[in-house]
Amino acid sequence: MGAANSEIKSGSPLTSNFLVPPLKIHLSRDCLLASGLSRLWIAGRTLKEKFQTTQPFSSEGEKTTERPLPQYISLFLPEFPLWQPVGQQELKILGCVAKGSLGPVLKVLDCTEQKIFALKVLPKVEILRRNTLKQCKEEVSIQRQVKHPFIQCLGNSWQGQQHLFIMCSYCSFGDLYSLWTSSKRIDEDTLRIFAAELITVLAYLHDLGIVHRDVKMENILLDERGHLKLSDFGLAKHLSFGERTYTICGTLQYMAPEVLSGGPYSHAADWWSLGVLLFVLSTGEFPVSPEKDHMGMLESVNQATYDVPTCLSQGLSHLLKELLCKVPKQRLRYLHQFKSHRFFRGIAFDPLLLQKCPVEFVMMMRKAEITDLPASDIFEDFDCELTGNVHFPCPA
Ligand SMILES: Nc1ncnc2c1ncn2[C@@H]1O[C@H](COP(=O)(O)OP(=O)(O)OP(=O)(O)O)[C@@H](O)[C@H]1O
Repeated sequence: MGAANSEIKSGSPLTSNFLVPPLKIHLSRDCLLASGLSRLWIAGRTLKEKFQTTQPFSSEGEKTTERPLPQYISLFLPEFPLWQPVGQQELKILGCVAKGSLGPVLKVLDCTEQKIFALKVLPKVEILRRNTLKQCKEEVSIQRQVKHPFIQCLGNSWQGQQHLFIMCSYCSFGDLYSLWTSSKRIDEDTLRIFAAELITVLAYLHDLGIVHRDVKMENILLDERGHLKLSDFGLAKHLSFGERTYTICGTLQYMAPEVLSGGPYSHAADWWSLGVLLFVLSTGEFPVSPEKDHMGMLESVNQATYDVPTCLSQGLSHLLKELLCKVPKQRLRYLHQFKSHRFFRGIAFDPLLLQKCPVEFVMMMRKAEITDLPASDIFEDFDCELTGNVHFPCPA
């Protein structure tokens, strides 16, 4: 779940894990009990925001007699149901995966299904403060629309009084960023599979009229077989073919020159970001150093020559140059262009066949167990008041 529509993101996520004693959230239709979370939240700081109740009004401004909903909740309906749609369910918090930009990503066990999930917990007050409500709804609407083997699909999502909860399958191998930090360079055979997987995903999204706008290592998760899952549709937008958009958003070092300059830009911007990502994975370095704002970044990008180290194969070197082409219309951007590209000779751009390719490199690198973040880092600024009916057990 991402940043504001106009927000520029930079920096890296915290990707280490930790283990805390299992904590439980009990979810039922009528109330949500957060016994374990509350212990942590009480130990930490509690947000002071109180609900304001408002009278719902008709389009003519007349008051209705319906029971008022707390303002926060009415703002988030109907995209987020008030309880988990599957009914009675118990989630056990196993750890914390990362500090997202808005709130933590938790690792939880669904005790009914005996399955592990990732749960994003987003404070509504932050969403409103950053003016990202519209973008949040767009994210959930897009994630409900997409279904692809290399996309991190949305599970259940629901809301409490102060938080949104978004659940999805847990990717035990973490993200590409953590793989990159531990290996720095990725061999060309592995890179070929990764690139083909991401190309099938981007082509799929663009065909659906969706531009992702935040393709970067941190937003690409690895499943237990070493294949990729594109995640974080926090900046994604519905954009039909031929349409243009203008919002300056994304993560500075991955942003195409036409995005940095304030548009107009279109789906080609995602292919530039893919070029940056493949450059980093294959050379170990970003093509251009980070700058403090988009103007500085634009200047650097305009001056950069994007020279590719001679140690890379010619096929890869051409691919990078053709993706990092500053003129969007001349940039590689159609699936058929990739299919006939020499770097991809022998590769089938079929998600099901790609999924069968072994990714030895990832399996080797990810053998070492990822460790979770310390609970205190995550819960310090967090409350557990999921609904008005939360039961707070006395801390031992
Ligand atoms: N399903 C998942 N399985 C495992 N790890 C996950 C999952 N979802 C997210 N993460 C981890 O949490 C990090 C942050 O998640 P995500 O990018 O979705 O949140 P965010 O709030 O949008 O963060 P940011 O804005 O910093 O990108 C990811 O980089 C990844 O390391």
